[in-house]
Amino acid sequence: MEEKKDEVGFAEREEAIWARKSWESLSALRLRRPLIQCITNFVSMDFMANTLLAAGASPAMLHGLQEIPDFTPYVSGLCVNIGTLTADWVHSMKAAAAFCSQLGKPWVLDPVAVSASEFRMKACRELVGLRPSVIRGNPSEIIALSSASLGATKGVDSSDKSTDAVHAAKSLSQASGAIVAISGAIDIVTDGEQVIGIHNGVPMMQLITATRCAVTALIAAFVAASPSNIFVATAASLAIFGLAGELGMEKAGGPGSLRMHLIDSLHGLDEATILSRVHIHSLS
Ligand SMILES: Nc1ncnc2c1ncn2[C@@H]1O[C@H](COP(=O)(O)OP(=O)(O)O)[C@@H](O)[C@H]1O
Ligand SMILES: Cc1ncsc1CCOP(=O)(O)O
Ligand SMILES: [Mg+2]
Repeated sequence: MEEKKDEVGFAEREEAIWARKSWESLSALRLRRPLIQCITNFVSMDFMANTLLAAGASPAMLHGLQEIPDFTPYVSGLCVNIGTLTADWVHSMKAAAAFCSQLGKPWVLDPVAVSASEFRMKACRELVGLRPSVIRGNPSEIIALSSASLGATKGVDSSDKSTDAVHAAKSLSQASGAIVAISGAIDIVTDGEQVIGIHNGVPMMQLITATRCAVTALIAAFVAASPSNIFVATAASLAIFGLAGELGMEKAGGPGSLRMHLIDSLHGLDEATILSRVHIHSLS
């Protein structure tokens, strides 16, 4: 009985500490307004830029290879997303990622539909070699990238649950040195040892294209604002985006209006709401 009470007390304290860290991470982002370069797919550009602006960051969707040597040294973080990949974009992605790695700037990789083709898998494996700070994918993407195997694909959607990709995420993290995040009903973050679960978000978010892309850019912004704690910044950004989805859902009539209300809620998030509604727990 006493033991059960202790466990409940521990879980509540842990949740309160994570909620506090999430608020501090968002406050750091709002204060620093990091410039985030996004080399991303055509579907996501508008929603991603609006998500970054609503959170308090400054987005720049620059992907021309010729501009990277001039521009990338000035950014605070980079988001690389392979959603609509073609050969010329791979050169830009690799050049920008290499700059960031050399200059010690954080960058985040989104391996969208990595198992759809050999071309995507090869590009992703090469990008992983350029040492991303964080890799954020859906469960199927993380499983495929971790094992470097194509298998069956549902394109940009997942056919696996996040909890089934924990082992793959831990090995990918250990092999790459990156923090690995898996999105899904429970978002999961691991540094290869520690595993945490984030219980924020609503199922309707799956019906808005580019929500996952947007959350990866948000991770880049949170990490750029708090580069000394990438694990915490990654967890905080997933929780806060999920919470903005929950608040947006209270006003939305479907996916179209959720998209709008999610952005409004992200912009308006305050300390009291974050402290009472962020739900993060250890899974290991
Ligand atoms: N069943 C669910 N319950 C609560 N939140 C969910 C659920 N499904 C998805 N979400 C939210 O939507 C986001 C995107 O999830 P999902 O579309 O499943 O991602 P993916 O396609 O990358 O697996 C998650 O990060 C989470 O916040
Ligand atoms: C539909 C689609 N096709 C290529 S990229 C893309 C967007 C996928 O975005 P998300 O994984 O964030 O839903
Ligand atoms: Mg999905």
